Amino acid sequence: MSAALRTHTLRTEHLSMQYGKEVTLHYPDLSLKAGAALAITGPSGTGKTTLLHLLAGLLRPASGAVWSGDLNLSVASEMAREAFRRRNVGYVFQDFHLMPGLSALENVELGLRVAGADQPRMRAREALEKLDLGHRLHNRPDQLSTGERQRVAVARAVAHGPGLLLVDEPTAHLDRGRAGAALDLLLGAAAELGATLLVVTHDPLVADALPERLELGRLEPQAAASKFTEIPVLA
Ligand SMILES: Nc1ncnc2c1ncn2[C@@H]1O[C@H](COP(=O)(O)OP(=O)(O)OP(=O)(O)O)[C@@H](O)[C@H]1O
Repeated sequence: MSAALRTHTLRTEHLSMQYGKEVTLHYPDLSLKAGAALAITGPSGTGKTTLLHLLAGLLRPASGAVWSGDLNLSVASEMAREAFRRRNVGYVFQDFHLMPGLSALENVELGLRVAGADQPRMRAREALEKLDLGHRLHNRPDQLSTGERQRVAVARAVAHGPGLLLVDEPTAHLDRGRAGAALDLLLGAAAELGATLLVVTHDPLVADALPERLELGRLEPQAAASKFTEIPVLA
C-alpha cells in the first residue's frame, strides 16, 4: 500500500445537500484519520446514503466541502473526482450493484481494470479466494446466494487496495449468523488495508461493533454546523 493511502484523511466542512426544493440535508463536520472506523446511524431519510455518496465524490454538495487529504472533492473537476474514486474508494452498495451478465471473477476483475490495477485477473482471483469464493469464481450473481453476492461485492470493493471503504447496510439481507460473518469480513478487510471504514447501518450489531458512531438526526442547520466529530485513529 502506498504512503499516500496510509495517510489518507477525510474531512467535511459545513456540508449540505439539496434535492429539488423539498429536501435539504445538513451534516455535522467530520474529521477522520486513516484507519478510523465509523458507523453512520439514524432514522430513515436523514441522509445516510447521501453522505456516503458525497464522501465518495459521487455527488457534489449544495454547499460546504469534502476534503480527502489535499483534494477538495466539492470543487475538483469531474476527471479528478473520478480518478479519486477509482484509486481510493471501495464502495459496497446495499444491493451490491454486480453486473448480472458477468461471473464473480469477471465482476471483480472489471473493478480492478477500472482502477487501472496490474494483473487484474490474478488479483481478482486472489481477492475472491481470500473470501472463500474460490469454488464460485465462474458463477454469475443470479447463481449465488445473498451472502456470496455480498462477498463478491466486498472483494470488488477491496481488491484495488482503497484507502476509503464505504459500505451501505451490509447486513440488511442477512440472517444473524451471516450478519456477524459479514461484519468480520469488513472489519478484517479494512484493518488489512489500513483503510478508513464508514458503514451506514440500522443494525445495532454493526453499530456497536464499530469504535465510533455518527448519529444523523433532523438537526437544525446551525446545530449541525457547530457539531464537530473528531474520529481518532484505531489503536
Ligand atoms: N435522487 C434523489 N432525488 C430526490 N430526493 C432524494 C434523492 N436521493 C435521496 N433523496 C431524499 O433525500 C433524503 C435522504 O435520503 P437518503 O437515501 O440519503 O437517506 P437515508 O438516511 O440513507 O435513508 P434510508 O435509511 O431510508 O436508506 C430522503 O428524503 C430522500 O427521499
